[in-house]
Amino acid sequence: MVEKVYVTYNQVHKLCQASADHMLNEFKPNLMIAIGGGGYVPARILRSFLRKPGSPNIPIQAIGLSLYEQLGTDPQVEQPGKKVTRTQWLDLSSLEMANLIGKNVLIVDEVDDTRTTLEYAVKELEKDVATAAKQAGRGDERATFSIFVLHNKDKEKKGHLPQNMTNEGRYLAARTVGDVWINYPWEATDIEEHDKMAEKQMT
Ligand SMILES: O=P(O)(O)OC[C@H]1O[C@H](OP(=O)(O)OP(=O)(O)O)[C@H](O)[C@@H]1O
Ligand SMILES: Nc1nc2[nH]cnc2c(=O)[nH]1
Repeated sequence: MVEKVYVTYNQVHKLCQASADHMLNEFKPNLMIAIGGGGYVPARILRSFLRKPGSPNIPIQAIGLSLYEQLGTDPQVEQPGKKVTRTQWLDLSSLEMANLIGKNVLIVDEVDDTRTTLEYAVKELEKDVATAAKQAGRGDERATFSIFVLHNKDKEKKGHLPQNMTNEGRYLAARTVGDVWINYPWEATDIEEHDKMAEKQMT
């Protein structure tokens, strides 16, 4: 059976806090795109740490991508499905996509497992921003994407990120872990029990 790791809200908060300076200094994000559902809470926590005094909050846009489903017998541990499903996307026609042109865009998700979801998000967003730039008569202008995840699993990846993104260090994982299954607090139906399990793992 796969090892399960329980992560608490406090730990998530602190992982975001500890990573924020690096992102402010290196990624200089103008806006965030949270990959839902797991990216929503980290993105919201990050927004407070990325806020510069006297400046407005960085906007958070949301996209919904789903790959995993509960296929096995353990209700907590999901298996990757065959393909990424879009449950929510930015609107090309309503200028949501055009809003990314020329910006530093920070993509936020909670976990990088097989990397399928992140590869899909980056590829599709880059494609759509290029289309939006063409439509807006802004030629070769693009967005500069960077990535933040709470946890990266150190394993062979199915998905790949653009080479310039990795070469330029535009990828940050707060923690690198083995091939374990991580239980995040927002998935818990009994948060007291969840926190007890996390506590037990810390001792
Ligand atoms: O690196 P990968 O193997 O692609 O896995 C990572 C993705 O899997 C999870 O999403 P899931 O499909 O469970 O959707 P959800 O966030 O809506 O639960 C997680 O939120 C990541 O987006
Ligand atoms: N909650 C959760 N979702 C995932 N999606 C892919 N890997 C994971 C994981 O370890 N935990």
